[in-house]
Amino acid sequence: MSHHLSGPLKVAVTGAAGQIGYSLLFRLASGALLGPDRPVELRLLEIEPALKALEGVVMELDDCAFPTLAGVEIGADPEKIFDGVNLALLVGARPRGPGMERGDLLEANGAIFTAQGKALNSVAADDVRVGVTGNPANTNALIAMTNAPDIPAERFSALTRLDHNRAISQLSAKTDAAVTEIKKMTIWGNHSATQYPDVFHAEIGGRNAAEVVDDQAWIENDFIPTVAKRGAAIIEARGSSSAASAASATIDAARDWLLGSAANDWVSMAVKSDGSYGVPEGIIYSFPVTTHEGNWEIVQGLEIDDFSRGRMDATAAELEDERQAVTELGLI
Ligand SMILES: NC(=O)C1=CN([C@@H]2O[C@H](COP(=O)(O)OP(=O)(O)OC[C@H]3O[C@@H](n4cnc5c(N)ncnc54)[C@H](O)[C@@H]3O)[C@@H](O)[C@H]2O)C=CC1
Ligand SMILES: O=C([O-])CC(=O)C(=O)O
Repeated sequence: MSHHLSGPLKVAVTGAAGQIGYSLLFRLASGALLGPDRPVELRLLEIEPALKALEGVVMELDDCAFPTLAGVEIGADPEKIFDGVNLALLVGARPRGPGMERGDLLEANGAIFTAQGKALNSVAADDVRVGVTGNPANTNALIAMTNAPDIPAERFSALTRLDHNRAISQLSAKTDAAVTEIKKMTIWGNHSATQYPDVFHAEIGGRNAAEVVDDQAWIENDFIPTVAKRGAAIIEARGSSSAASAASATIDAARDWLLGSAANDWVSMAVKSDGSYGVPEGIIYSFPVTTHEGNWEIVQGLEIDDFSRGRMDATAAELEDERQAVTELGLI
């Protein structure tokens, strides 16, 4: 990530006229990704019928007079919008409504990620990083990755940072610890109800989080389901899915990926499994990772007890089923 240090970072956002976009674009433009000294150029992709609304959003971006915003381009052709991009945030996809699981979106949204994977493959910058937020995020990332054979597989990730942030917030509320005191949180697996938010390796003020909590029933019956089903709870309360928090997590994930995770901490990112922790190879699975200048490494050597093993395997099995489904749909 060095050769563009001088010029603006070209950041593509898909689904830019959507709910997440309405929060994400203003954060990106205001320097939340790279700080006040690095300009960004926004490349905004939408479907044709949404371009007029997107023009309105761009008028508002103009009206903010952001010092860090070096330019904005909009359009409906991914080959034009992705041309030379260093970072692609793939947000555009249909959201779920009440009563749906994210996997129900596979067929509707899968096709988007074949076309966008192919377009990135042909026109993105050599150093491109691709973050997938649109659901079902892990398997959409698998589709985009598979359709972009010339881009190294480790340049693709799916967003589980929102789950990670939710887990920190829940743990903070339970223990009265500041969110800044909570480190080494892990989300394992799929961005779905089977995800496994793991407090057994987390720390609060340097102490083991599970020991600080000292309440296995709370961990099993409150913490894990609250984090795993938080998206559904937001849909129930708000009438539409989380948007500002999803945008915020998308920024957190991209920022840490490009600039590096903090010392003595790690982040959760869904990346291509290399078989670490017995996770089947090739699926896009959320692991604890450290990041450095646009690269990530899975944290190794964590001890996995039977409780964690069962949950890690269940979410892996769901991702294998999703991979099977998109294989049958001819998407990968
Ligand atoms: N991974 C995560 O943590 C989270 C993921 N999500 C997901 O993010 C996605 C977007 O959510 P919202 O912004 O709330 O939805 P939204 O419906 O408000 O916006 C989606 C936008 O994508 C656009 N779009 C559709 N097909 C496209 C294509 N082929 N190319 C470019 N743009 C396209 C639509 O025109 C629409 O403007 C959904 O799939 C949602 O489930 C939402 C919250 C958290
Ligand atoms: O729940 C949804 O459908 C939206 C989402 O991914 C989340 O809020 O985690």
